[in-house]
Parts: sequence; structure tokens; C-alpha cells
Amino acid sequence: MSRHRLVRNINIQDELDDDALSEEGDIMTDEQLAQMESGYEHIRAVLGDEAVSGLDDGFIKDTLWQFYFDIEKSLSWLHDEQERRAAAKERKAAKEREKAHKAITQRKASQTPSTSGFNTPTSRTMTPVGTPTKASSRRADSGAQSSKRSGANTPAKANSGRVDPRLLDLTALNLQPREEESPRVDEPLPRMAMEREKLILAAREVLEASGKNVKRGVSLVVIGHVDAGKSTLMGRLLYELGRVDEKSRHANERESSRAGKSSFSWAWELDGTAEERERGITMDIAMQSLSTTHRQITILDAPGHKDFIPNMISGASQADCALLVVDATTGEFEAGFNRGGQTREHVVLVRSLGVSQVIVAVNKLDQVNWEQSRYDEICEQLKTFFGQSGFHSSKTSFVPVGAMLGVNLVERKAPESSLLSKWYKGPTLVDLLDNLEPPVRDIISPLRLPISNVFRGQSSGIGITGRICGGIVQVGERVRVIPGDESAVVKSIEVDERSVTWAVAGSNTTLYLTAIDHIHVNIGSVLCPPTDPVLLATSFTARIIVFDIQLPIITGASIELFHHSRDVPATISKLVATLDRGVGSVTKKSPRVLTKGTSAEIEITLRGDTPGAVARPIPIEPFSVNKEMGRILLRRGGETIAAGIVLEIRQ
Ligand SMILES: Nc1nc2c(ncn2[C@@H]2O[C@H](COP(=O)(O)OP(=O)(O)OP(=O)(O)O)[C@@H](O)[C@H]2O)c(=O)[nH]1
Repeated sequence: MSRHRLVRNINIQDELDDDALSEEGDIMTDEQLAQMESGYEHIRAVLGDEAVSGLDDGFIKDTLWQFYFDIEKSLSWLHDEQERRAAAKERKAAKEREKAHKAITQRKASQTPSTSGFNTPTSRTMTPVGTPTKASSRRADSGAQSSKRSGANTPAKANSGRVDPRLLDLTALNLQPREEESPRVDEPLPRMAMEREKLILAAREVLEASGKNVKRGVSLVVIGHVDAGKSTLMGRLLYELGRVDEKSRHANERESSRAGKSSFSWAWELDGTAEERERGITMDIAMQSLSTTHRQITILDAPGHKDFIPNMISGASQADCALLVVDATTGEFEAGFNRGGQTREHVVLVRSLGVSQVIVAVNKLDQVNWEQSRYDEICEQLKTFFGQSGFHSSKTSFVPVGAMLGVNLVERKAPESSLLSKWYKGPTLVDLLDNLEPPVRDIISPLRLPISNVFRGQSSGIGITGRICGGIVQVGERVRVIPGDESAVVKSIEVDERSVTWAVAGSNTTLYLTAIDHIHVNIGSVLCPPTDPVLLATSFTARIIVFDIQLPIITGASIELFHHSRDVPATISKLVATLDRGVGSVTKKSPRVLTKGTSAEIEITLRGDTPGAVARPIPIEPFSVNKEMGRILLRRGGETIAAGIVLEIRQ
């Protein structure tokens, strides 16, 4: 089964560690020394000195050595490294804040006698990743891993002197094997099979084919607090639906048991990287597909841990609907649902990103002896919260399940289902999935395809994945990559692992591009028609809703702006007005601060990646032009502080 992972978190060190060699034996010729010197000077001129770039001489020279003195590739890797370091710094700061917050909470708790132990988060859910936890399956692995990684963030030397970057999976760097670097002139470009008008008619026919023998496509992001059982649920569901064969199932069972993590064997179907398996958590979005009687569903399994919220946002921005998984175990549901838990945060985030339908799978009911009262209690709390978060009650549904045992996913025939069957006669999870209503697709607008992943296309060109946010794309079509002046030709298209000749808005696609150099294709760029490119902006006005924040927002506040799979540093340059949340009329012009729950119009201005650097414009559109291209999220210090829509591009 093919599967694409987003690559924002891939650490090249993981790829290179095995090939590390000592410095001995790396003797440069005079010619190499000269190449090193001129390469080094060039790179310093671009990146600035160590104080500005944060990169020391040794690191830069190692990188040049690693990439055969190829300045472009070295720069690309060094830029990525700067981003990685900034992200790591941010994560560390967030952890410090969390630790401080936890200490305060504990201090308060020890001062205030608790009325019940019910709402107390367990140590397991509150323990930051990377420290040994109570859960035996996670015991010592994280520590071992972090020591392996520490201090080793330089591309390593290889056995014979150097690693050949072509032999490595360097997807995070967007590098391609050398022979694929330039467009192949001898290869005939594919041609478009249909005129646009005919294509629109064909797409309409498929999209409106309700009642006919055509499955309507819908995408679903799987969300919920860490350890709720999201990956286990999806792994088991794929198996029950025949999407995982016995061979893979046995392999996962065998390998997870050998690693002392047999309880994660179903999750291993989705948590495919060594680090995810070792740590027992999902870190990045895993994409799968499944089909029910009437629906073809693209599944985006999101990470639950708060450190990976940016990846969760990237997944949620590619989805029509959400499957929220909650853990019914006593104390665990509460840990996820309390302030600071990801159940709440994920629900608010998906709603802000336009998702209006949610199925809730109340999981691990085996842990509470399949008690109906526990199920009802959880549903009641969530129903109230959904109402407050802007979900219509007719668009939310609930289902009791036991993911690990496969109870009520597809059927309730197994003996393990008997206790549930005594009181539950409603639909199974698959019944609910089969009833998901695909939203109306905007197929008339010009093509908008924000890139969420770029990968090596082997002989097929450069592979990209992303959700089409507007319009249609077909094989043979020329598409412009924004930002930049480059265009590419679509060589082939896949939707849900099937090869197709065209794809429409709402589809989660894999496109293989040709006639373009890989360096022009990046995560966060948008594919559009050359005649109708998306706007680029460094400053725009937005209407936002401020979340439950502790510190108010003031003019000049530094934020991280999230738009699809891109996040960039920005500043709230102006507080234009506060607005009435219901009708949107101005309640106060030029407010001094924005507090929690406020609706406001603000001005956002992007910043450069480093102090003093010029801001790089991003492709974005007003919400009135394209809804999916006009939604934004604002984060600060690891916390999502507001969500909003773009009103007007200023520059
Ligand atoms: N008893 C019981 N345990 C379950 C069930 N479903 C999942 N688990 C266990 O819960 C733990 C976490 O499961 P995962 O599937 O990794 O949880 P997750 O929500 O995907 O975790 P993240 O993606 O890291 O947030 C594993 O040990 C599973 O075996 C269930 O139905 N019953």
C-alpha cells in the first residue's frame, strides 16, 4: 500500500548517522581546498557571519564537503538547518513553559484540597515526550534515542570520504538524484486530453453522481489527545476492511512484540518511521485511503502530541471532515478534555479551518467494562463543547468503539462485542463514515493546489502531494509554481493510490511534475494556472477570533502565521477594530488590546526568517475569493492564539 508522509520533521541526521566516519582519511587536494575556500566565502556572503546566521565555520565547511562543494545544495541544506534549529528552540521554550506551568499547577493543587481525583491528569498523559514514562512500552527508548542524536547535527562523512547524497532519502532537502535535476529534453511532454469546458462537465458529472454507482470522495482528518488510540483505530479499521493483508499484520505483530511494544502493533500500520515506533507516538501526518459502500475516503492520521500541532494543522487544512477519537478510560478522557488537553484544542482548530462535520469515536470502552453510563457522560460533555465551538448538532455523531479489539468498527459480531451489544443498537463507525457528506467543490475557480509534501519521484519526475483548494488539474497541463517564475508540466496524477487523468477541488492528490528543476518546488508553494497566478503577500488584513489566551494581544505582537503547510514569522502590525461576533459590526476602533473571545480586524505583516532579513511573500488569497486559501491560524509560544480569514491583501 503506498503511503506518503509529510517531511517537515525529517532530520537528515537520522539518514546520515549510519555513515558517519572519523575525520581521519578526509584529506583534501589543493583543488578541493580552493573550492572549499570560495564556496565558504560565497555562503558567508549569503548567510552572514556566525552571529547572524547561527552557523559556525566548521558546520558550513562540513556541509560543503558533504555536497561536493555544490553551493546551491549546501545553501539549501543550511537554510533548512536554520529553520530546524529555530523550530527546536521554539519546542524547547514551549517545554520550559509547560514545565513551569506544571510546577505552578502542582503547587496550586497541593495547596487546594481536591474534591475528587476524577479530573486529575495522569502522569502518563502529562509527561513530555522524551522522558521515561509510566507506560512500560515507552520506558527507556526515548532517552536512548535522544542521546544518540545529541550534538550530532552535522552532515556526516562517509566511508570512502563522503556520503553520496544521491544514495540517501533527502526528501526534506528537496534534493533529487542528479540525473533528474534538469528537465529531460528528450522526453516528450504529456499532452492534455480534454478542453477545459469538457473537463468541467466531466467533473460535474462525477461530483453530482449521487445514487449512481460512483463513490463520492471525502477526506477525513483523525484527531484527538495523545494516546487516545487514533493510529490503533485506523490500523485496525484498515485491517477489518481488507486494506491490510495478513502478512503485514503478522509482520507488525512480530516486530512490535520484538521491540517490546506489542500494544502498538495496529498503530504500526500508520506510524511507519523508526522514531515514531520507538517513541510510540505519531509525529507526522500519515495518509491512507479506504472505501465504504458509498464513499471513497482519504484518511489523514494526525499526531496527538502538542509538540506536533503544526503537523496536525497541516493535516486538518487538507480535510473535509474529522474523526475525533477520545479515550474513555477513567481520568484519560478528562486529561484530554481539560484546559491544555488536545481534545479541546484539536476540535477548535479543525472548526477554525473550515471543518464542520465530526464523528466522535469513544474508544477504549473495554477499559471501563463497556459501561453505557461512561459513554453517555462523555457524549454529553462533548455535545456541549461542540455547541460552544460552532458545530451544528446535526453535523456531529457519536459511536462507542474498542479499537484494539475491533469492536463496532465494521460490525459487532465478535464475542468481545457482547457487552456493548446489550445497550447499543446504533450504527457502526463504518456506517457513519459511509454517511459523511462531501462539501460543495469549487471547480470553476482557477487551480489552487498548496503543496504539503515534496518527494523523490524516481523515474516519474518530482512528486508533490496536496489538496486541491479550487479548480481542476489534468495530465499534460502546465502549472505555475508560486512563489517564483517557474512552471512545470503535470506528468501524472494519483488520487487515493489510483492513477487518474484529472482531479478536482477537494481531492487529496499526488502529482508528478516534469520540465522543472526540483529547487523550484517547495512545501508551502501553490500550483496555479500560468494565466491566473495566486497573489503573493507580505501584509494583509484579517478578521480573527481570539482563543482562550492568558496574555492579551497588543500591536507589535510577534506571532507565527500558519497557512496550509507553511508557517512564517509575522507581526500583528495594527489592531484595526474589535467587532461584534454575531453581526460583524465595529464595536471599537483602534483597540489597545485584544482579550480572549474577542472578534477583531487586524493587520498582519510578515517578518524575515532572521532579525533584519526581508520578509518572503507567501501565496494567499482573501477568503471572499477562495475560502480554503483564505484561512489562517495565529500561534505564539507554542499556543494557538487565534484563527481567522484573510480580508484584503495590502502588499
Ligand atoms: N485497552 C485498549 N487500549 C487501546 C485501545 N486502542 C488503543 N489502545 C492503546 O492505546 C495506546 C495508544 O494508542 P495509539 O494508537 O498509538 O494512540 P494515538 O492516539 O494514535 O497516539 P498519538 O498519535 O501519538 O497521539 C496503545 O498502547 C494502544 O494499544 C483500545 O481499544 N483498548
